[in-house]
Amino acid sequence: MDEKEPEAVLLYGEFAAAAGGKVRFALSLTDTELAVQRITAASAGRTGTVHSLRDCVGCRAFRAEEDEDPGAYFSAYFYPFRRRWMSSAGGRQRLELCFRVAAARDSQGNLHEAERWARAIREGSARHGPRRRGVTYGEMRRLRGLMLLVNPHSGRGQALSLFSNHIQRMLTEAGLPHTLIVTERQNHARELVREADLTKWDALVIVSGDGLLFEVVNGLMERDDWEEAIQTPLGILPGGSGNALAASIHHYTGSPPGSSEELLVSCGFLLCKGLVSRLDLASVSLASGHRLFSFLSLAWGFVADVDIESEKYRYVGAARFTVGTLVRLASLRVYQGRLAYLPAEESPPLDGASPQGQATSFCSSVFCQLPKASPDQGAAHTFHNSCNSNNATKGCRSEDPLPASRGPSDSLLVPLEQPVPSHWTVVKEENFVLVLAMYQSHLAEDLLAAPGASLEDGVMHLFYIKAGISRAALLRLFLAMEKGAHLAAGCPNLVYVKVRALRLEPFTPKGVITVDGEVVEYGPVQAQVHDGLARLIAG
Ligand SMILES: Nc1ncnc2c1ncn2[C@@H]1O[C@H](COP(=O)(O)OP(=O)(O)OP(=O)(O)O)[C@@H](O)[C@H]1O
Repeated sequence: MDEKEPEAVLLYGEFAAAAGGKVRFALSLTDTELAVQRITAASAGRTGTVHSLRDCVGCRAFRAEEDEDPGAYFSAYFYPFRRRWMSSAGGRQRLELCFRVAAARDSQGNLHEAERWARAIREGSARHGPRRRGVTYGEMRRLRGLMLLVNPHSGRGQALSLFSNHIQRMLTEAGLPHTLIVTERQNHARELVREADLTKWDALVIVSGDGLLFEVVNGLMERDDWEEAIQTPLGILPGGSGNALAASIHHYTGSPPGSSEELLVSCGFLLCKGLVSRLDLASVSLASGHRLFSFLSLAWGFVADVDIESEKYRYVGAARFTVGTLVRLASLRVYQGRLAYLPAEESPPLDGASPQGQATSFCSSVFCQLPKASPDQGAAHTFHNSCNSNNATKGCRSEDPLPASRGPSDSLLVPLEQPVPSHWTVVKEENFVLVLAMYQSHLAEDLLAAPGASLEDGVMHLFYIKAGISRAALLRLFLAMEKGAHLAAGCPNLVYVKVRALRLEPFTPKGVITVDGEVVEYGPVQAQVHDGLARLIAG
């Protein structure tokens, strides 16, 4: 019978518990675990616990508070996943293990030993993160600190208190210095990251909903040095009402969905572990010639209308989409337009040329290092931004146009005035209930719209629902979406296809199109995916 080889013990020591004086513990540190056994008189009956270094965010050593006490301490901070009682759901819960080192007579000797343990635990926890098989990670550098951007009005207006109640202490435990910037108005974050000296920051982290990240991504893409700037690791701590990207990265870790607070702690944990993945972006071109960059979704019809109409229910938090869905179902309507796409399996660059970008490393910036080029990085093209004076959007200030966005060339697209290339698929139906392109798994915290999506799969997951679906069938689809089961529901009106590019031409003169949940100029729109263009801190 094969038995697992016991791991080599790197450090062994016997220490008193910091709280509780006389109780002593034997600690064994291996490459992956910290085993803690209580030492009792009958040593045969020792009881112990084992803590995985995967769950550890940090460890620090410190002196005793009283000058005359020669003892020193080390505290290790774990966030293991705990299931709720009688449920598969749950979340990460904090566990601090603190031990007193007092073997030496002098305080310096004890502090030295405490530091040796703290360093070894820290190094072990840095080696073991929530990595998924088949994903290439970089590591966030920890030299300069994080820029944390908070939208105080996002969600139920509690982003700041959510941060201070659930995240601030965790960042300190992980030894991550940070600067908190509270946004004062829409596009404040966009302006800040456009002008920021990015060499001063290890990552840009938003504490908000997806809307603030949309600002940050587009601010980075408006810079002259966009190619390097967009490789700045981005982090997301959910404080909004939709929190679709946060829910997606939590889902990718394989953890079951939990409450909003549990999602926040999960994302805080991922941030502390600092593993950086590539993130697909889509460039979205509008009829005015404006172009913007999107990390999540493009929606028209039912979903876009619900997103915008449910703004008025944001005081109920994530439930606003359920309320909005029920309200819109009552006045279900048909949206007329033309949809065309380039299926994922058929995507030669239009000009036949290879991408013009040089073979850059995964992160050519100062932030992190990883192999492999990003295939779509071409020459910088100048486009207009998505604001114009006739078209105030949720994401733009119409009175003060933003600079043009730059970015890679859209090698799969032809100008909107021209017909789509002949190898594209043009959808026969022209009456829809919704059109939705997703690049990540979740549309909202509890809507697993694209179960097959991942951070960097290089495709857009296109869904459309043809007109003719009953209210009851549509409601059933949305209920099934909670568990990602809508595709298996056998609904003949629902079509799902993986695409690299798409074009949508609404026929009706008025309507709503959203990109990452933000309203954009209404009219013909097209998009193409750019594989792994951005970097995201995720497990
Ligand atoms: N200080 C601010 N005052 C007003 N609006 C802001 C401010 N900071 C950011 N915004 C804008 O508020 C909008 C909503 O922000 P965000 O998406 O972060 O929160 P949310 O809508 O609650 O979350 P979600 O998108 O997950 O539903 C975005 O368009 C963002 O640009």
